[in-house]
Amino acid sequence: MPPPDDAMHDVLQQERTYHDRCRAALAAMVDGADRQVRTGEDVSASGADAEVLGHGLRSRAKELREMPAGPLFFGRMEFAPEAGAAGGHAGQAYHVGRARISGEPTEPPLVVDWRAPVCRAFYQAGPGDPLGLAVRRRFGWAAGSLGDSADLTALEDERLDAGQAGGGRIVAEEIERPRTGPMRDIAATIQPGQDALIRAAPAVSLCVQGAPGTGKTAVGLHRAAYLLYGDGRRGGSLLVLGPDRGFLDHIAEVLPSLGETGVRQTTVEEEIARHPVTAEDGRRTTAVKHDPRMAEVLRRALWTRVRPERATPLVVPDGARRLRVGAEPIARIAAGVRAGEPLYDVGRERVAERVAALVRAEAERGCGPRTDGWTRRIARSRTVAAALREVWPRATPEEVLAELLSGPALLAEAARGVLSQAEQAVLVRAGAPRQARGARWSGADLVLLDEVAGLIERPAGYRHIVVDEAQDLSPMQCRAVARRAAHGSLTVLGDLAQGTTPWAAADWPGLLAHLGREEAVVTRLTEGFRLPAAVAELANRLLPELGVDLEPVRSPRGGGEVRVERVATPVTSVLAAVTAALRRPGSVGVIAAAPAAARLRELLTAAGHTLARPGGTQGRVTVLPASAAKGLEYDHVIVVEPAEIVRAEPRGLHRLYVVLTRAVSRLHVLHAEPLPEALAGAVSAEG
Ligand SMILES: Nc1ncnc2c1ncn2[C@@H]1O[C@H](COP(=O)(O)OP(=O)(O)OP(=O)(O)O)[C@@H](O)[C@H]1O
Repeated sequence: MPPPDDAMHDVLQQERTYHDRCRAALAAMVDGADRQVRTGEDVSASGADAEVLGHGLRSRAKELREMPAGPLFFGRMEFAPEAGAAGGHAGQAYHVGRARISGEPTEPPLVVDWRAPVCRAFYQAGPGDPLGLAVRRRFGWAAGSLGDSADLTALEDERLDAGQAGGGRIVAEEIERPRTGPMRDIAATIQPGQDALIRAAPAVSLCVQGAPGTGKTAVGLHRAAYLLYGDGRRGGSLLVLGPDRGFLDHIAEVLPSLGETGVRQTTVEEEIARHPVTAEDGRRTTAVKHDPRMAEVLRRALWTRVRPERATPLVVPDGARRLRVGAEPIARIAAGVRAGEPLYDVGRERVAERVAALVRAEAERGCGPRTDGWTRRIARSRTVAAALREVWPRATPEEVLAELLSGPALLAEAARGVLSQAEQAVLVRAGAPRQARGARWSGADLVLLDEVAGLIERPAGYRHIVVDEAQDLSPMQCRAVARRAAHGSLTVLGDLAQGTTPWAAADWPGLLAHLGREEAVVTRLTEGFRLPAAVAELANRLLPELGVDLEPVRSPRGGGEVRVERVATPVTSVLAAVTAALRRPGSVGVIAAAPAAARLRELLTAAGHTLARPGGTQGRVTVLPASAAKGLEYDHVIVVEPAEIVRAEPRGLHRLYVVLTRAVSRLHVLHAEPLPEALAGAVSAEG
């Protein structure tokens, strides 16, 4: 950044003073909120109202107190004075920050929340369409600033009213900054295409196919924050799903830094886990269990439990009388309810109610009316429960699945015309207990249990689910996600080129159908914010080999370095490579096939390095197996023996593509074996 001239110096000084004012106003807001909590506690209202009010006030006070330390604004917009061009904002100026700060209640806020509708102009305006803006200002703060006004060191104005396109230095510096620690929010530098996705209407489900580093994860998390803003912060109703713990740790700070702490962030496996995983399936068994045809098999297995033909006459004692209902009407009721295929438990209740209504009709014949309460008691009586046990027995997912997997006859019936004999054979588990109690479950079984559970009763749902790395979800996992968003919307993020699971999606329409969101529009992002041109060029060489119809990632960034080095023993060469990498700023990721990664961890620890966990916050060097690299990024990436990474799994080339695209600045490939063909001939490069 060039040193500021005098005029710039004055403007900077004014902005620092303004920042001081915002800081004071924020302190007053915190005091005010605390005072309201105390007053609220003294006010006597009805118990329930006081509770709700008190909770709201306490949450607001806590939220303000816990606002992350940092600069209070990152941008400013000045609307043109002509009315019309700027909607209701003509002639107004607003600072833009991560949270709203207000001074006097009668005056406009000192800082507007980046999610407020007025801020659309801040992110979307361009010289072609300034959206009413005369000037857009971006602020440059010292790296890691905790919000001291003196840390405001630069600003950059774009005169949109004069058709001036921004120099974008501050944005470029933010994008290229060396990475340390976990992922950060991008509220200050959201790009127009990203903003359009983030601000899409809440009910709209989106699908984003984005090349590596195009900001999919960032978009998903900011969309979550945007939806919470419009929704009075009902955080519990929002779910973020990611591939593994390392990734979740990597993204853990983003939503809190935007002031949103109540969002559940987990993996699909953890979200659906009814039991710990204590069994393992073979590859073929796993494949069949994740196949969408299993949904039909399970549906049939559950419904074979309903047996209208087993109905027996019902006799209900009623004082001195015996009320009788014949087997046939009960069978008819059960068959009728089954035909509508409601949720299993709902159906069961419906049958009980209808049978009770028959009993009531019988009771009322000649003996006067009965109340609804009486009928409800009958519906829940032991006699009716006993009749139900025959025609519509209670079911748990565990019973249904245990019986299916241990009973070839039942399986044959449920899978007829759906699964081949061979597929059925791999499902039947040798020695599996016929009963749910004591059964051991594999990861794939948990997906099946979730499917059955969803047929029995409705799972707790979310208003919105952000699914990251969605290309890796199996059809059955997609169904589990869809069930939880039955009344909500989805943000589906992924990259077909990075699919590494056996069932990785080949196209988006297929996956969206399993997610129940055929209508979602697929937006393609190809501009990479992570990769410098030299790294992108190397990774793009793999793309034609990955069996996907995608454009290569484009990088607007120079400054990257690629070094491809043939060495005698890559593992031992890593020590020197790490030492060299540590001379430059930023994080270092060493990525290798799992066995080599384990050896490297020992080697580097013995050499005195303190290693960080994947996605962790401590330490500059992380050693990770290729399987744990998804979604992560490091300034300097050292890839050890690509051929071994490719060999380690069926979709090894896709894995290598993931690994090569983790580098923000420098990529160092160490190999002894020949490189995979697509990379052969790759030479060291500087972008
Ligand atoms: N508008 C932006 N301003 C600054 N940084 C950005 C912007 N968009 C994305 N980034 C940064 O680029 C990097 C890559 O973003 P992100 O992880 O969201 O990409 P991705 O598409 O999910 O990548 P992958 O598929 O490889 O996991 C992150 O460090 C993110 O903070």
